[in-house]
Amino acid sequence: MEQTPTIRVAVVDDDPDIRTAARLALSRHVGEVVIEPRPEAVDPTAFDVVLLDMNLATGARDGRDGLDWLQRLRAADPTVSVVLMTAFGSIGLAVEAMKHGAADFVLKPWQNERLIATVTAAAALAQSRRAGVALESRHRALAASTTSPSGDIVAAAPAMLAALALLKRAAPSGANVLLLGESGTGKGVLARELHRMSARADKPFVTVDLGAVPESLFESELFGHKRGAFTDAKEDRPGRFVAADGGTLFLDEIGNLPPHLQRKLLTVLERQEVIPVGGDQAVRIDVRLITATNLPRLELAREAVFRQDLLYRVNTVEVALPPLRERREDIAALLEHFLALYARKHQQPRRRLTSSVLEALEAYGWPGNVRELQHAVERATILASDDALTVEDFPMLAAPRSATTTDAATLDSMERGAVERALAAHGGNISRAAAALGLTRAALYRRIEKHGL
Ligand SMILES: Nc1ncnc2c1ncn2[C@@H]1O[C@H](COP(=O)(O)OP(=O)(O)OP(=O)(O)O)[C@@H](O)[C@H]1O
Repeated sequence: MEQTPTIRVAVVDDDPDIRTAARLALSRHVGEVVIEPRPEAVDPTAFDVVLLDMNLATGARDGRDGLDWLQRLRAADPTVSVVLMTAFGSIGLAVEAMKHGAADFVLKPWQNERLIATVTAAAALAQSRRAGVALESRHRALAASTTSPSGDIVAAAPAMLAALALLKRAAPSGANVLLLGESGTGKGVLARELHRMSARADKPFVTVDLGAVPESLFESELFGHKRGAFTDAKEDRPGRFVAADGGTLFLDEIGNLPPHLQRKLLTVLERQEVIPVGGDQAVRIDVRLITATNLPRLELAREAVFRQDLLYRVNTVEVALPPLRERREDIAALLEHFLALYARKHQQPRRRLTSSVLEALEAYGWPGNVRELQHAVERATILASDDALTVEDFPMLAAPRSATTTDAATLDSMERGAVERALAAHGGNISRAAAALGLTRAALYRRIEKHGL
């Protein structure tokens, strides 16, 4: 066998013949073999493998001494591989040693080939553990370097600054956070920011868009499945809860979850364990949960729409992101941010906004919120013929510009009247009033809220 110079082994046995035999067997196959009669003389960080006698105390026969030293060595260096040797081997003792973290077990007298194979495999295990630890610490350093306040989140409006301040206070606590806001208001970016500011920042951040998970795959996606659980389950697959273990799980569009799946989710959150589809073993999980929905708050408060016991589980802290039209101070700041970003991305000159274009953009309603603004700026950066952008570079400004303030007020009051009449005609029944108006219930709730009805 070829020599592997990187492997370092300590042999600890009170019997000098055993020490010599082990050294003879191993020295041609590993880089370094050190023999020691006493375990206290061994520094586990200096070795990949410690080959340790189970019965070190004179006359000891029950292996307790070896188990005790196994634990002490592993406590001093959890990455070291300890292989136990015993002349009184029994399966029971072997199992116990493995439970206490032994990499493997050899019976005396050993066959040299077996001993060499066992020690080489144990060394590979130690080396891969050490590589893993090195990787994790690099990851930690990287995460630490990015935990300063994010430069990617723009906030100038008081409502947005207040939302960010609340998020910052909630971040270290590990409390479940519910983010509310229309589509495109920034719930996704804030969820990520919350994770970055939390004690779990160097652990996984896993997102699931519940609106995009077909009902039939919900359990397998979230809780995982065992091989053979259904036709396509070719192998075991951990679900998103397990993938996020130790970190943060962000469940987006939680308001879209049908009632029977809301119940399943609630059970998992209460028990803090998941049972993969086709499995019978529960897996314990430790995740910080962030949820988000674009359902209006009033809608969410209805048991028929959303289980209130689930709501109380997920909304320990509730953060509402106002629509962009209600935080106009953010518009100019966001425009600046995206003009710089897209000029860099598309290697275009940095476009400028004249004050009249800026005013028009600030007055616009932005139904698609920040996402719409972002796309509008990207498009303008790519297509504009001049550095100074004009109203024509923003097509959404062109269409409704004929609506004057008075027209808008008239439209608003017409809408309010229609909603009031429909509600009165249907005795306040939301579903029927919504159907009569040709709206979804969520859309009707938004209008009820908007008009303060
Ligand atoms: N305050 C902000 N600063 C910078 N970029 C933002 C901000 N808010 C949102 N964005 C950007 O706008 C886009 C939409 O944001 P995000 O996906 O977080 O919204 P959302 O509320 O989660 O939307 P949806 O409900 O549709 O999932 C993203 O590209 C995001 O980077």
